[in-house]
Amino acid sequence: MTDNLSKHKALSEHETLSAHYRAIIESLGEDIHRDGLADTPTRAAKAMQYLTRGYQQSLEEIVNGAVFESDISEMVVIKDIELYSLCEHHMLPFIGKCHIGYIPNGKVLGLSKFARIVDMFARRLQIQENMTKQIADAIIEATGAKGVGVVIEAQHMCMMMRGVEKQNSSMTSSVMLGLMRDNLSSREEFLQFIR
Ligand SMILES: Nc1nc2c(ncn2[C@@H]2O[C@H](COP(=O)(O)OP(=O)(O)OP(=O)(O)O)[C@@H](O)[C@H]2O)c(=O)[nH]1
Ligand SMILES: [Zn+2]
Repeated sequence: MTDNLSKHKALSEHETLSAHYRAIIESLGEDIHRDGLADTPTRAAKAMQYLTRGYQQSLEEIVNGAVFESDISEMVVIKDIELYSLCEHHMLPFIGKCHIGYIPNGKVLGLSKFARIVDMFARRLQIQENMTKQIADAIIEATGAKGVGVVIEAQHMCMMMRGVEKQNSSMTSSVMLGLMRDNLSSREEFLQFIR
């Protein structure tokens, strides 16, 4: 897509979203013209576009060639990558941390790219389990790693602010691929690292 076309698309998406937010606010019985709310539809649209910007990104673009040759075969672990996502059921935030371990196969990935991969999938409408798998698959795709493990711990606002209203529950999801799945000692090493 050309730059002009994508700018136009983003603009019309913004206008559509703003109009929908205006309708939502009116449906709540609020006065859309009062001072505090006058700019809220455009602000909310901009915020929602930011919170879902992962839809505009691709793995290739965010990795940007930052895959380096290396002959290390030991596990690399990146811990405590914070994430902010929106659950696809209620569009309310879930917030947590992602831990990634991988066993390189001749290539390592630039450190910041793990966080970018997490963000690319978190900034969409998600369920935690699918996001965990998508991150693991992306790391295999980008590096050809022999194994990868991804663990996400998160708290879901849809369980805290509403619904069952449980303030202290959190969910842990994990996906292990390749050697991380098949080799018990690798998996234990990873889990030991993130404990
Ligand atoms: N497995 C999983 N479930 C999620 C996630 N985010 C939200 N949910 C759940 O999705 C379910 C949707 O259930 P429904 O019964 O259709 O919706 P609801 O009436 O709003 O459900 P309650 O939250 O129980 O009030 C709820 O159990 C949520 O807790 C997630 O990332 N993973
Ligand atoms: Zn939810």
